[in-house]
Amino acid sequence: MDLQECRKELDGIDRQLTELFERRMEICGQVAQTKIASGKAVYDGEREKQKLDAVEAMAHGEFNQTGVRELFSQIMTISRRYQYRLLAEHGRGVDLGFEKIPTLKMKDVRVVYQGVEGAYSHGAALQFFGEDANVYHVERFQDAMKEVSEGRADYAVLPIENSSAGAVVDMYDLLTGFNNYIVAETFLPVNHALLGLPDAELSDIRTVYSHPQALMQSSRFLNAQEGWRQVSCLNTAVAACKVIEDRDKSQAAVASEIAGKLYGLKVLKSSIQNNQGNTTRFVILANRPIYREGASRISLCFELPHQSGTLYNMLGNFIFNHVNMVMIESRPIPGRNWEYRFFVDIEGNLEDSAIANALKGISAEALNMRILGNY
Ligand SMILES: O=C(O)C(=O)C[C@]1(C(=O)O)C=C[C@@H](O)C=C1
Repeated sequence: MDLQECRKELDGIDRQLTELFERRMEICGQVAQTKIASGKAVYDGEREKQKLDAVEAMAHGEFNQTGVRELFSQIMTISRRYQYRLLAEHGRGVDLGFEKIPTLKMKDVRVVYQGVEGAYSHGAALQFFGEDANVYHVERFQDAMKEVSEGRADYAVLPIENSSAGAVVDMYDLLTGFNNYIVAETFLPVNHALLGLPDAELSDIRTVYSHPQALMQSSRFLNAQEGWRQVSCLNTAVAACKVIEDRDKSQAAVASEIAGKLYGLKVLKSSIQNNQGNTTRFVILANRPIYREGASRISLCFELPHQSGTLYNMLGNFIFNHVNMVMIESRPIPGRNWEYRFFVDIEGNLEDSAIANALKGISAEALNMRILGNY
């Protein structure tokens, strides 16, 4: 056979495959009807395993055996997607347990952040809730989560991702440890300033204090200054505090301008960070599953065993429902070696039927799916 003849033959086979695929889907529609009537779950892992073993046994040679396994695994994934859609049309969608609200309550609320006054989290809280917001701080991320879950604060403002350093991994572990929900996000540009005593000049400076991250992020400017000593501190605000307390004109701190204002320091040089676009994304957390009208991003997490194809299959729920995934992060599950918890952000609103479908699929097929928020 030459190429033309081969292609003609393939066209014929593909026509038959398509016809068979459509017939198969029709039967899957009937399966869905029986499941609507009986309440039985769409996903039947045992039946899928039997099916994959059976088709594999029918095929010849290792390559084809693996091939049909993969093919039928995909066919059944599509079958499930179709069935979820039919179930949703019959009012058997998932109750995601979220309440839609017109706007977030912003007045007379208590807001907690982690760190000290003048830290970037403080800046993020004021940026989102306004300069006069009733904010207070706690020492650790988990303390802030606790303040919200136990109702002492209405909201927590916590960093989740930095444009150059990536995910704040501790936050991901905490999101699953508490029943708090992401209700909004705010992006804060990380602008490090060089702060000195009110009567200091740039030429007086000999020693610079800051958090190691901030020193590193400002390395280009700092290393270009001859003879400057760089000293690490617990955080940027502690550095600012030290400069004001020591009353030594040769000392400076690298911190936010808001820390400068708070501690009465002068900005000797602003925006000294290497990366001018450096931004941190903060999430606003509340203890109720609420989402604003028009919310457009959903964060969720689920667990998967360490087996080939599990993540691929799970992400099929997004692909077949045309849902756009914008972030994925994985974290080991404590106490369960080589099993992972995935954190995924998708675009959409919990009211969209495609979203409901995708989430229904994931909740049925993965372990412990949780919607962390729609904002
Ligand atoms: O047999 C079923 O219960 C079906 O829903 C059909 C089917 C399939 O397409 O073969 C789809 C989903 C189940 O997980 C198992 C099998």
